[in-house]
Amino acid sequence: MTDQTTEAQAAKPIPVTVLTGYLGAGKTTLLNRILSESHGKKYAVIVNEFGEIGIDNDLIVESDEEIYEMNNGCVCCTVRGDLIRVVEGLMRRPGRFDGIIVETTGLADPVPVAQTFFMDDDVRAKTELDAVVALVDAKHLPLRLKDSREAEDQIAFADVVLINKTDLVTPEELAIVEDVVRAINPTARIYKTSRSGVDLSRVLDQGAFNLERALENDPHFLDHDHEDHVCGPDCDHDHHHHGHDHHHHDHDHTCGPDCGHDHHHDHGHHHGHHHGHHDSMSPIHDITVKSISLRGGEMNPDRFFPWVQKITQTEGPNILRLKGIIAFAGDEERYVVQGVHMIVEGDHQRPWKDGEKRESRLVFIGRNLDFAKIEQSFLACQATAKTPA
Ligand SMILES: Nc1nc2c(ncn2[C@@H]2O[C@H](COP(=O)(O)OP(=O)(O)OP(=O)(O)O)[C@@H](O)[C@H]2O)c(=O)[nH]1
Repeated sequence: MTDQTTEAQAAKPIPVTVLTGYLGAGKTTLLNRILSESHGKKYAVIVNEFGEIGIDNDLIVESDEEIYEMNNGCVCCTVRGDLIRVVEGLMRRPGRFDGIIVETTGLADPVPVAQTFFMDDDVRAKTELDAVVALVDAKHLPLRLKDSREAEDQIAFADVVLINKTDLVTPEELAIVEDVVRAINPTARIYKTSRSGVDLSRVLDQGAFNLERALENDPHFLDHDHEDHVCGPDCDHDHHHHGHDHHHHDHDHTCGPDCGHDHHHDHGHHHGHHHGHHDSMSPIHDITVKSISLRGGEMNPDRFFPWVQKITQTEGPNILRLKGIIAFAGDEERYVVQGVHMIVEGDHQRPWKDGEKRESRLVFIGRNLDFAKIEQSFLACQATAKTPA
């Protein structure tokens, strides 16, 4: 703060909105609204995603906004490394942004992301955590609360909760979901939405983040010993590698054997102390969630659609999320396919650009999936494949 060159910026810290919510809840849909609606403001967007081949970035609407992608499945590394660096880079260009929006991976605990804005002195001086906004998938919340603690934690930590996908549930189911959300977080502002359709004045510039409450939930919220979770110098986690030359990666291979970091979703290390009602179990949980990134050439739609239907019907319960950009042979437009469990949807997105490689990319995130089989049957949908699976 005393640094004279930064005084002007320090006077008006840049608000930061953190978007959280489980896989497929509607974060990108909300982000696209923020980037598309005319509010006269300019936002810098930071996206952290779990799948490695950069699908999320492709699903964000094209806009003038600057988008920073952080492709790694390991939020702690991101938080202590990339995020601070990206934010510091943004801060060096004052006046260009009215706000920063951070979209976290659906598996992330928002706590370490929020902490970042308090730990690094420089970042702390120039930014202000405005609100943590959690998206909830009304249809799948009951399931999520059974199988993943992240979903609950994301709600607990939020200042604003959007109960989204109201179109997929009955009014009775919705009322139950709302009660559950209220029980997990008695103070959050709650809105019910379809397609993340909320008046943006309810989401942005809220001045809602409450440090007191964060400390109540987690008395260690501001402790610098969280820094222990930084990946060590021996961590072979490649923070910038997009994995383009590999067909698939299991995400529990992110950090090397010498990495002091207990991954893989070690955002779990906060759970022991941030909600009293959690048992103090192993910091590692949800290790069963893995992702596969598939790449192929142009697809035959007569093979691809029945395949994706079949796989989501048979494997639906295990598929937390699927998303991809598909190149269909003879089709001038990119096709986006997205799914959560058994619900799949798809649409043309935009024409392929000149020189853009017409390839198909698909990410599955789930449990107990037979990745070899999925990959093989996916490749069999290619227009050039000899025998369909
Ligand atoms: N039926 C229905 N579908 C929705 C709604 N909101 C979003 N979707 C769809 O749900 C899927 C996931 O939405 P996204 O906005 O990509 O979700 P996300 O939280 O960004 O997903 P991840 O980045 O994978 O965690 C997409 O196919 C959306 O079109 C809604 O209110 N109703």
